[in-house]
Amino acid sequence: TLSPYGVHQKHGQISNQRRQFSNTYISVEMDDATGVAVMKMKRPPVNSLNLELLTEFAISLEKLEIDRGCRGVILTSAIPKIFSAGLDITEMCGKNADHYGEFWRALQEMWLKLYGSNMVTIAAINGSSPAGGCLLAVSCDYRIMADNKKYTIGLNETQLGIVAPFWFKDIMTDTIGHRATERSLELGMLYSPTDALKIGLVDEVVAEDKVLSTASAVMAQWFAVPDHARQLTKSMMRKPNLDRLVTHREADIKNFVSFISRDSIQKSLQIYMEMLKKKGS
Ligand SMILES: CCCCC/C=C/C(=O)SCCNC(=O)CCNC(=O)[C@H](O)C(C)(C)COP(=O)(O)OP(=O)(O)OC[C@H]1O[C@@H](n2cnc3c(N)ncnc32)[C@H](O)[C@@H]1OP(=O)(O)O
Repeated sequence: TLSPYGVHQKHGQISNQRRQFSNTYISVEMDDATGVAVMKMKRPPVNSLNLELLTEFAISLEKLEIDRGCRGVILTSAIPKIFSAGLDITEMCGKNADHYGEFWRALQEMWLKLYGSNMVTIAAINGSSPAGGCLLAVSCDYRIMADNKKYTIGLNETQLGIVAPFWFKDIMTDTIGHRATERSLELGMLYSPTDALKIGLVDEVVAEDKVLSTASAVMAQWFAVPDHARQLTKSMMRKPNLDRLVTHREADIKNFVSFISRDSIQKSLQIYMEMLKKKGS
């Protein structure tokens, strides 16, 4: 079917209790018996967040938000060893201002829906999660990361010669505190799961094969609290950050477009992409 946003969706019924819908880059399995949806990113090789994925992400969340049977979402990756490589750098390189603006608006939209969700959101971080990947995780209510020292998480933007916007910084500060955020963002730090746990960037580190089952167990604990009380509390905690982006949304887009269009920034991103490609070859 074609959603109102023009994104193709396939719907399916796995059993009486499980429903599935799938787009190109997002698949969702909704369990009506538990009220939990598992939402998986599936954009090989590294789940980098391009315009289409961000749009599908926002639409999928919106669908779940209005689904009365859905109380919680587990966000994870269908790709082994990678949660998300963050924003697709090719969306920020060699394109025109209109494209940059559209891309940034889609990122904002996805974030407003995820961070502002009434549902319980749990990130099951089953692989590396730099930059925009970390943003996804930090926007959830709870984070569980796979215990593998090869995986890293953090806001490493400065390492690419770019700067995380105020709303990335705000939620990082709310999660790990001002001093740790200052150091972490200025240095563009990426943390192993153990170190991320030490600074409170993730809430739990568990064996790789236990990430999803732990997320389900944690979900059950959060479901034990009456929804209306939890939702009002979440809204009270998060409203200032949401309002700040809504108020400054157009200025934030303008700022991004003007920053990313600079020759020096384009050069930095190209060098970074070349470095990534060389490392892979
Ligand atoms: C004012 C602007 C602020 C904007 C805020 C920005 C937020 C962001 O999210 S910027 C993106 C930051 N992301 C990163 O720095 C991550 C870069 N990627 C990696 O570190 C690694 O790829 C990895 C740890 C995520 C996975 O490593 P590995 O499994 O070894 O895979 P490869 O490095 O070989 O990558 C495979 C393939 O994917 C391409 N690629 C990786 N990340 C990105 C990306 N973010 N965007 C676009 N493409 C990406 C990589 O170049 C390889 O391509 P090929 O060589 O063509 O196969």
